[in-house]
Amino acid sequence: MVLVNPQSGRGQALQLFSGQIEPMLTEASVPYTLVITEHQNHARDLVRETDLSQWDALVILSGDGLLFEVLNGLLEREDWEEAIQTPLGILPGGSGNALAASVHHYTKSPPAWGKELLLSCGFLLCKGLVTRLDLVSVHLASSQRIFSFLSLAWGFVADVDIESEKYRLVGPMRFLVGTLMRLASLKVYQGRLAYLPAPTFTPQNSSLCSSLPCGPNINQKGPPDSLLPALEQPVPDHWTVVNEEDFVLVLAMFQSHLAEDLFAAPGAAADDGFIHLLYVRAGISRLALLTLFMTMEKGGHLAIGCPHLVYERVKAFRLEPLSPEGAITVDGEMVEYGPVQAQVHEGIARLISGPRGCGRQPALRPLSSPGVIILWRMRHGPDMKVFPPHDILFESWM
Ligand SMILES: Nc1ncnc2c1ncn2[C@@H]1O[C@H](COP(=O)(O)OP(=O)(O)OP(=O)(O)O)[C@@H](O)[C@H]1O
Repeated sequence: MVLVNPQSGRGQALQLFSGQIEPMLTEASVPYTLVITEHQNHARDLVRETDLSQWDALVILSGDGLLFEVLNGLLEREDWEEAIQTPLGILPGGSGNALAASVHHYTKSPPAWGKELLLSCGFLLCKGLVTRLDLVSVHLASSQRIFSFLSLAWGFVADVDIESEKYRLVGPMRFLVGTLMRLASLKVYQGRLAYLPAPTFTPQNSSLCSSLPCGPNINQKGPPDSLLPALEQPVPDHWTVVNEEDFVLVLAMFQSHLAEDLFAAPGAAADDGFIHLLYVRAGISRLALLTLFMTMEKGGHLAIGCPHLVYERVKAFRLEPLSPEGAITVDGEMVEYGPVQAQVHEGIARLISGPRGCGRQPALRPLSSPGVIILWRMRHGPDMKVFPPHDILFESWM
């Protein structure tokens, strides 16, 4: 099932599908059913009710927001454990396209933007190799729990994301415009941040967590959160509590890219089982913050020795904003403002992706016949240089 949001990005998703993707699917003899989403939550309601046995994969041509809906719809089902195993595909049609950029990056191909990124993701879709995908369960103050595959942001990044919505017609450039505008009125955000560092987590001390009065969602659909206490209780003693309470931004990344040209977590992989937590302490100059974002385009921001930037790999975290007003975004969508906490669930979903991740070797599973790729190579031989890693691995797989 290919779900296309005609309003996404510059409003050209349907043209992208018929102009670029449809011919690829037809040529690769991949049968599909096209669903054009008509309103918010259309996709969420659809995947909650549909008979999933009739679909090999659910593919989203939109921004990351539509995939967020689909994931959460799957995890709201009675049969969520089986439903979340449905392979998910992403084709970039929004202005951010973070997951598409991440998937492309995991193949170790040179960076691609715009139409080239779409073609790369379309190509991966035709191959149909599936890898595991981490999901992060996010608890909001109202006891609601949502699932995220991409990011949670508070402060500068969340504000830029929300404020730059009005510039979506300029495509990915909207983040640059938004960043420059927000830099002009740079703010400090008060809050408390605590996290469970990844290296301290072992099977032995995980039992410490499960002895906590945790799992407020234990009877809900979706996996239980054994690392999290109830949001109104203090964090466990073995968590790290950040001393500072003045921040410019807090950004939790679950994939490598925050947008096509924001390579925010260079070490991340689709199924590494980590939350890549970045925060910037108050006191950073405008120039230093601008430099951070400029170097983020190539993932160099962690190497420039910025004293205000902290990066940790964690399993869980809690953020309690103290500023009375502000924005928190999850996968680029604004959520309820207030205390939030989250934990990662390693590899519980499945993603149509490239053959080689940056981290551990993913479990590969072909969905389509090898003949499809032979046809592709015969017809598109000269173009294949754009995708060498895919090609080499596929040959070894065959
Ligand atoms: N036909 C539609 N009309 C209006 N909204 C829709 C429609 N179909 C889906 N939506 C909603 O649009 C929202 C945004 O979609 P999505 O994030 O995928 O695209 P986008 O906002 O253009 O991407 P980006 O954030 O990268 O710019 C989703 O919450 C989705 O529910």
